[in-house]
Amino acid sequence: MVVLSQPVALDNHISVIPTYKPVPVLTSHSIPVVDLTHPEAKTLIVKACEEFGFFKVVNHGVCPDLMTRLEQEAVGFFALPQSLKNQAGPPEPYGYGSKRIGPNGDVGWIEYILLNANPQLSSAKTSAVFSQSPLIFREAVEEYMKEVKEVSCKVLEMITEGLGIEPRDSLSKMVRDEKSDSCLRLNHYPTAEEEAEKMVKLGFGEHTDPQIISVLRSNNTSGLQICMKDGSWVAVPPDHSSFFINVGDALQVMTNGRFKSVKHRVLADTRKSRVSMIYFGGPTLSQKITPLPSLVPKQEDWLYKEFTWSQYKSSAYKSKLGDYRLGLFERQPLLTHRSNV
Ligand SMILES: C=C1C[C@]23C[C@@]1(O)CC[C@H]2[C@@]12CC[C@H](O)[C@@](C)(C(=O)O1)[C@H]2[C@@H]3C(=O)O
Ligand SMILES: O=C(O)CCC(=O)C(=O)O
Ligand SMILES: [Fe+2]
Repeated sequence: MVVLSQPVALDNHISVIPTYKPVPVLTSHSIPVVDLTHPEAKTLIVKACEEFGFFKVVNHGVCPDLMTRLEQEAVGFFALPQSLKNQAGPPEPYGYGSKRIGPNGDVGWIEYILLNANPQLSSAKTSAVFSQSPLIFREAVEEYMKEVKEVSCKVLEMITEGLGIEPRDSLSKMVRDEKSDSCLRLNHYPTAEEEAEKMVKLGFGEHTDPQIISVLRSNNTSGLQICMKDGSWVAVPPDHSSFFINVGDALQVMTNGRFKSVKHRVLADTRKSRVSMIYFGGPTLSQKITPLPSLVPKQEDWLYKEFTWSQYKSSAYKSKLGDYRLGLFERQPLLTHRSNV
């Protein structure tokens, strides 16, 4: 188990963090679990993406030591004095951030590191993240990203096979591209005192992930919740040896809405700090995002306008966390002509 040796105080530049009165959390739905080595895995993945936009994968082939090593390095970074951490921030969007999420006023009980998956795009800020243990931390990040990228591509190939789309690398090639705009986020949610009337602190407000696919791993601390189609929230039991996969906005578009980009959030735990690491598999900036032609051949059936990932990203960075970002890219349904009105 990896632990922070001392309690970490989040930098105090924002005095108020919204506390959050939880809605009743239903636990009756169980989160789908997919064994990646199971012969029916592709069918189960498609079903999970349609019903939840979210599932857990086991037998993923990633060495547990690699996950623990990166967690240890992240914990080491978050335990540094605030002044040293601040040298790696503020995030623009990469680097170290505390309490503020994104550029538009969202806050949460969280500190984090956001890294571009392409090491050639590293900046002075991202180098400052590694400054205390440059070789070990950087190597842990690179090895981890290589492995989780493979998991994301394996899952994307099972999705294309399950949907009967040719070629099977139609989606995975976007993430495998050396210019793919993927990133890694390391989140730390310190423990939060429960306030009056069972108010808990919001760690990461509700949102959908903009990319194609997200691969999430956390320590054994709870807090993550996903939103069901009926609007109810379900707590995801933590499991440090598995990955949780999210459908992102771009995959919702590419499947013409058949897969839903899952709304999720994190509430801070009152007893244990949570450390999560999420790989966001994205396409290249110039990639056109449209429903896959082999899935939806007739353009008049497309529910979304064509846009590039770069356009979507700029629009996402102008939005607040909880905004419905795809709204701007939806096509108006054609009005059917009614002659006898
Ligand atoms: C408020 C914001 C933070 C975010 C960019 C945005 O303007 C809206 C999307 C947010 C999100 C959610 C998923 C990932 O954590 C993230 C890195 C991303 O790609 O989109 C964050 C962005 C961020 O924290 O910079
Ligand atoms: O920390 C988590 O478990 C989820 C965080 C998240 O949704 C994100 O970083 O986009
Ligand atoms: Fe997310």
